[in-house]
Amino acid sequence: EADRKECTQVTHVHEWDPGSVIQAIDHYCRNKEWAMNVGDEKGCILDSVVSEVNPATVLELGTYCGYSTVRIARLLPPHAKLITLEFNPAVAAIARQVIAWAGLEDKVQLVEGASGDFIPRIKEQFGVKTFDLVFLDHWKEYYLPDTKLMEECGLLRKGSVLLADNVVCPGAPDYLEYVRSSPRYESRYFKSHLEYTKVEDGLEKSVFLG
Ligand SMILES: O=C(NCCNC(=O)c1cc(-c2ccc(F)cc2)cc(O)c1O)c1cc(O)ncn1
Ligand SMILES: [Mg+2]
Repeated sequence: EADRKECTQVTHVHEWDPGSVIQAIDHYCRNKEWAMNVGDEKGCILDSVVSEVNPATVLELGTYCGYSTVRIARLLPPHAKLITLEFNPAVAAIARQVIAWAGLEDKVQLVEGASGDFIPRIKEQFGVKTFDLVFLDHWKEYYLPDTKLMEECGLLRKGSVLLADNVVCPGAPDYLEYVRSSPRYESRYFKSHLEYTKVEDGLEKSVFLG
């Protein structure tokens, strides 16, 4: 089962070294300027779930600066693919640099666009049948509609894992209600804290039962 592992601390950034890219972003966001990366504490839970699922196909909704993209991609097996979707072009441009600096471009496909437009096109455009893991970290009010859309588009299979950030802060109450009450999901809450703060937040891990 996924549980928190302590992450090691490194301070400087080397090209091609995803670990040092992660540590540099965490150091900056903890000490200089807060930013909405999943962060080191929730990041360790994310790492555990990625390692447990060992996915061949991953979808990330909400790339932001690419912090979680790097966290996930660094743990993927050789031929695994991560498709990450970002709405905001300026932020996507930063993420491309972060992903390149970590040397993970071959595992990552960054797409710019709105999730509602993009999700129905994934099968034909990217030749993906289903996703083994979906990381939801985009607009919180999109979690539920996009989950229903992924179901309708046949992008989830028995055993697909949804991992949602920020289910407490900022919160995704309608999504939580859905995955926790639906007979089609087995859901579990990993209590943690809002990135770089003492405020409660957590990740919800939901297994699609088909
Ligand atoms: O991805 C899109 N926005 C960022 C989503 N992420 C968040 O909003 C987010 C916010 C917070 C957060 C928490 C406390 C607080 F005081 C302020 C912000 C933390 C997080 O960890 C997030 O992930 C987006 C844009 C758009 O126009 N259309 C589709 N998607
Ligand atoms: Mg988040």
